[in-house]
This record gives sequence, C-alpha cells and structure tokens, in this order.
Amino acid sequence: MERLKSAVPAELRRAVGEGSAADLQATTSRLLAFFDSLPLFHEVMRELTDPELALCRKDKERAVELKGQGNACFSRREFGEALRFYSQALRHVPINSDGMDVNLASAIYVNRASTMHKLGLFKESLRDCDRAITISPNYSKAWYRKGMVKASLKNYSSAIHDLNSALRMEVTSLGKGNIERELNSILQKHENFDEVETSNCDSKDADLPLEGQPHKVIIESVSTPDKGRGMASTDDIPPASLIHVEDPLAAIIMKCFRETHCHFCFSEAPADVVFCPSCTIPIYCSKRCQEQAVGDISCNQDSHLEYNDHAKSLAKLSITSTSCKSPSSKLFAEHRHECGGAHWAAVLPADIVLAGRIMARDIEKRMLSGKSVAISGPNLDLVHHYDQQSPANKLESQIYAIVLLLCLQNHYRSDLLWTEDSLSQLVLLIFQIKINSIAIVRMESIDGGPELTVHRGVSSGEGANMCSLEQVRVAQAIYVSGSLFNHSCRPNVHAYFLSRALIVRSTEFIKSGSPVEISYGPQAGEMHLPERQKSLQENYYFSCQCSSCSELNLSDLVMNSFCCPQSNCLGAISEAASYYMPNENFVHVSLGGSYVCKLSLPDVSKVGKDMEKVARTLFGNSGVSLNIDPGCCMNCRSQIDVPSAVATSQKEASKIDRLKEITLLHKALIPEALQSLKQLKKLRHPYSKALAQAEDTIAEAFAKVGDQEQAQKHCEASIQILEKLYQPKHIAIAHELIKLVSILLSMGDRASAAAAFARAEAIFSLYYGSHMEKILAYLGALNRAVRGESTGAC
Ligand SMILES: C[S@@+](CC[C@H](N)C(=O)[O-])C[C@H]1O[C@@H](n2cnc3c(N)ncnc32)[C@H](O)[C@@H]1O
Repeated sequence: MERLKSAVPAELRRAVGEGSAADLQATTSRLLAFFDSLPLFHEVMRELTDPELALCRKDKERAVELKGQGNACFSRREFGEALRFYSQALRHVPINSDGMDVNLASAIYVNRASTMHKLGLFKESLRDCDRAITISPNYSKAWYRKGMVKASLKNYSSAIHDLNSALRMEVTSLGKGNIERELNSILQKHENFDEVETSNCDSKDADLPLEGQPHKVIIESVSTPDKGRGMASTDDIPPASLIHVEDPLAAIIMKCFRETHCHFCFSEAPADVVFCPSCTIPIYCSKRCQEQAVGDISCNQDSHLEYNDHAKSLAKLSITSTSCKSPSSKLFAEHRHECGGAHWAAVLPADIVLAGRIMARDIEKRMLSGKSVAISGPNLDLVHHYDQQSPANKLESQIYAIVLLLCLQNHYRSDLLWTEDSLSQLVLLIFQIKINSIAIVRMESIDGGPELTVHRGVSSGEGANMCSLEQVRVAQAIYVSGSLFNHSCRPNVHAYFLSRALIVRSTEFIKSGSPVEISYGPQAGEMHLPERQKSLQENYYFSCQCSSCSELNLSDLVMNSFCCPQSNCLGAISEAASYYMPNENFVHVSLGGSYVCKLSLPDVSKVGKDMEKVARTLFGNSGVSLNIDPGCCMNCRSQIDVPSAVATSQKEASKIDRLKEITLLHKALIPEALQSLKQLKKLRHPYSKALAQAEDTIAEAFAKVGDQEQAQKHCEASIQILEKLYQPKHIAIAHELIKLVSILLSMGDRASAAAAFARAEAIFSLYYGSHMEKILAYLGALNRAVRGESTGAC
C-alpha cells in the first residue's frame, strides 16, 4: 500500500488531504482515474485477487508432508510437536469431492485424536474422532480410537459399542486381531469397575444460549447538547441490571490473535482447533463457529474471475459480468466472500476487512431480495469525523476504499452496478468504523495465577504467583445500537462480551432520564485529566465533555502529584499542571503553559472521607484562592524542586520495576527495592498512583519468593491507595482484592481470604451479574478454595 501511496502525484495528494466529506465524490473519482492509468495499481490488485498467486490456498501435498512430520514426531513420542504438525496438516488439507482428500482429512483427524489421547486431552480427542466419522462413517480407525478414549474415561459400555463398530468395519485380519484384544481387556474391566458416564463432549459444537436478556427496554437514544446522540434511562435502573444485549453487525479478530483465538466467537482456541474448509487463514474452536463464519461451503468452491476480466474500466466502476455469485442462505456468513482463492482479506488491515464484511452483508441482502439497483453502501448513520482527519489518513482510507471495492467485485461478479457514490460511502464507512467500533476484550490470566495458587494450597515456602489478570483486546466489532453509547471517564454502566455479544450492565443506581455512558478506555483514577483528553482526542477525535472532565476531580489532583515537604500537610504538589481559580465557581487548568480546560468545583461533601481531607485543604479554608503552579503545595504553598523530585522518583520507581522479572535467584533485589519505596514515600503524595504501583510490584515479588506476610502487607497498602483514587466499588479494586485472596490462601489464612473474596465478589457481581463466573472462569475454583473444598481438575 505504501507503493500506491507514494505513486500519487503531489497535487492530487493535496486535493485529497485538504478535501472535506462534501468533496469525497470528486476526490475519490480523481484518485480512481489516476489508478486506472497506473500499471503498478493493476499489479497490486492482481497480487491481492488472483487465485494463482494466493498464499492461502489449500495444498494437498503440503498436508501430506505435514502429516508425515506429525507421524515422525508421534513415533518419537514427541506428542506436543506431533499435535502441532497434524493441526497444520488439517489446515492445508483440501476437503472436496475427491475421495482421496476425504480419506486424507479423516486420517489426519484420527492421528490428531490419538496424539491428544496420549496427551490426556480426552474430550478434544473424542471430538476429532467424531469429525473423522462424519467425513468417513466407515473408518474403522476412527471408531477404534473413539472406543479407546472412552475406555480411558472408564465409560466402558460405550467403548465396547465403538470397538465393536470398529471390528465390523476393519478389513485386515491383523487389525481385527488388535481390536479383539483391546475389546477383551475392556470387557474384563467393565465387569470389575464402576461405569463413568462420558459428558457431552460435543458441547463446544452445541448451541450456547444467551441467558439473562433484559426484560424490558430501559434505555433510549436521545439528543444531548454537547455529545450528539446518546443513551439515557427511561426508568430508574437499579445497580447490576442488564440493560443492553446486542450481536455485532460485523466483527473481526485482531491480527495478533489469529493463531490463538477462534475467528468467530473469539474465545481461546482448544487443541482440536478446526479450519476454514476453503482457505488456510481462519481457525475456529468448533464446527459450529466454523459453519456460522463460512456458511454453506459449496458456494465457496467456485473459481474466480481473472482480475483483468473486469478491471478494464475502473473509472466507470460498473460490471456486467454474467454470473452473479449469489449467497445460498439467508444467514450472512461473514468469512464466505473472503476465501476460496484470493488472499486480500489476509493482507488488508483488520478495520478495512471489517468494512468489507459490512459491505458484503449489504450486497448479499440486496441479492437475496432480488434488487438490481446501484449499491449505495450501508447507511449506518454513525458519526465519522472525516473532516478532522489528517491528510495522510484521508489519502490512505481513499486508497483502501478503492482496493476493497474491487476485491469485493472480484468475489461477487455481481451484475449490480456500483456508482461513484459507493466509493465515498465506503470511505465514510471506514471512518465510522474507526470511531464506533468496539474492542471485544477477554480477561486472561498473565501468569497462570489462579490455578497455581489454588493447587499449591498453603505451602508458603515454595512461593506463589498472585492472580493477575489483564484485559486482552481480541477482536473489533461494530454494534449498531451499541455505537450510540457516549463515553464517560466515570461510567455508570459496564460493557463486556459473551462470545460476540455486547452486554451492558449498570454498575450504580441510574435515575430515570439520566445519561447512560460506557467507558471508551480512559477512566478517572487510572489516567489523569490531560492524559484522558489526549487519548480520546487521538483515538476518537473528540474533546471529552463528561462530568469527570467538566468538574475538578480530586483523583486528578493527587494521582500524579508529589507530597508537601511540611509534615502533617496533605496538600498535593502538581508536577506540570497549573490551577487558576478566577472566581468561586470555576478552575482553569493549564499544562506546560497550554490551556487544558475549565472545570466546575466538586461538591466536597460527596467525595470519600480521605479525599474530603484533601479537598478541605483546597476549598475548605476560606479566603484561600486556588492559583497554584507546578511545584507549589495546594494547601500551604510550600515549594519543592520539581525537576529533581521527578528525576529521583523515576530512578527509584525503575529500581522497583526490576522486581517484575524477579525469580527466587534475584531475592537480593528486594531490600534495595524497599529502600526505593521508602524514598518514593518521601516524595510522592500518599494517594499517588506511583506509590500504589510500587506497593503492588513489591507485593508480587514477595509472593514469588514465598514471603507471603510481606506480600499481604504491600498488597493491602496498594489497595488502600486505589480505594482513594477510584470509587470504592470500582472493578480495579476487585482485581487487586483477588491478588490479596491468593496471597492469604498461600498463607493458609482462609478466614481473611474468604472476607477479601466476598468483597471482590460483591464488586464483580455488580459488573457482571450472573455472567460473573463465565467471564472470570477462575472465580469458581478460588471460591471453593476459600471455602476449603477440593478444587478438582477443571
Ligand atoms: C460512538 S459515538 C457515540 C454516539 C454519538 N454521540 C452519535 O451521535 O452518534 C462517539 C462520538 O460521540 C461523541 N462523544 C461520545 N462521548 C463523548 C464525550 N464524553 N464528550 C464529547 N463527545 C462525546 C464524540 O463525537 C464521539 O466521537
């Protein structure tokens, strides 16, 4: 794409960069005419759409080679490697009407099933046996392996049934002899042991109902004075109420998770991952996800038009090809138009492919309804902020729109007409996606903490990891109604995801008629005001008008601040921001000389007890005007040397950060880090984020080296600071409490662990309601551990 960008002449580049949304039709037409005359452009399009050049085609020879490598690893008992090779073989094996390939596919499934059997992955192994049987119902080895896995699960009667099926289908006498021997041994075990029922191993492939739909509509779209449209409550909403559930219009996996997560439901891929039947790119966790993403595969197998066949006249942008590649089912399969030969979808950026999915959905809807009018692009009526984009962004998006439109034409060979307006609509769609798409996140353990802690039990000498979770952005999606939620840095609802569905739940009481606002990322207590404003401006092109950015927020004053050198003074000292109060009602804030915003004063009686003390130092003393510069105490006006305080605090914090990589061998680093913490406490305000992070890092290091008492002390110190920066029931505090639970469990202090767990659980249930254990899968095991029950293998 860089090659295309640099080929655009300066004058055209300027016209595109300086043009507004109203000029789009003119600038995209000029760009299109220029590319039509550019051989490089035709070369790029051919690379993206010519099946002969596609890197993602199925390849039987490669599948056979990978199967051979898998077999070699299996015979050397390198089962992990064998599993990897068999999966790669399945990725490349073509599944079509050629009987050989069907046999090859089922043989690889059985080999992978045997490998997973060896690795103790019984459910996964059974699923692969079933897949082999679906393809080749009379495949003796598949029935044999299924029976053997069931025997390992002590489900003997079912194992006997499967082995008898294998025996009937086996044609060689050697094979028959083998099966008979196993059958006899299982018959004996069946007589001597109790039967264990095998649970439904295909549950991954079964329907997952979404429970807890909201009973009645309690929010509506309204017009707001300063944020455009937004959502507001139509009724009083109690805390933890489910207020919105929505499936995406389109969704796409982030590139870095393509190999580890299902491309349809975005959950972590199991060992028995399945692949797209037509290309080698996507992976799916189950047949069900595969079928929903790819649809009826028979329509993917057709050959594609040569790029030259319909690229003759780009400037006209209309095609009159004879055969229309119409979708076969009413259900839109979002990957179907992307595979079967060309590899453009694997190469273009995720948000451009997402735009392609939305366009394809619209095209297929029109095809199914038999309309043969010009495609105008889906009118999503979402904000796009095109005019605020940089010239480079405008040019890039116009080039991508042209490329994407031609890739879609290449697939559909539709006799529907495209007009020039389609292109400008597509450019706007690309920016609507940038502003309105929501990142689908998953909570993932970064250290295997929960299992480690639970299974290690109370042995403190050994050391244990704290349960640390992080939010991972696995996919990007467009939700049509979800796009109407505005942002607040102190949101009153929480958005999360079950599979692909967006769920929104209230986290506090919301009075009828109040705005209902989610967080787009930056939150008060986590980032201070200028950072939040910068992030929202850069990513969403707006200056935040939420209540936390319109009113002086106490956590903003203290989170990055230094402490007053006078003992007993709780006044904060800002590093860079100046606060200027011209009258009693407003504070103006500037940062490094540039103006940030005007804030109203908070209601001091409504802030937390500790924060109230800080607030009183600022607003409680009558006659004190709040004209404060960096380095000056907001209470008593004592001064500090800011550059030296910043340098020292950074130096000490980086010494503490070294503990993040700590192992038992580096135990000696801890005393030095404690010295640094001491220094940091002399410099930083007691409620600063830097101190909370330092305490947390030290707690984690103590937990790792097995000193759980010290770990507990520092973890509690970190929580105490966070409780001042966030609201007391903020989810960040629940995550910290879970770390504390794991430390207390390692110390064998189940009573305190249970108390901390109950506090965390109360917060999590506010955020996730009945979905809590589904989202935070480890909570169940941790709960059993604090109650002293056996955790069992999950
Ligand atoms: C996902 S849309 C939300 C719906 C949008 N207000 C509309 O009218 O369609 C995001 C856009 O809404 C506006 N917006 C959302 N939250 C805002 C806030 N806190 N302050 C100012 N504008 C906001 C901005 O224009 C932002 O780019």
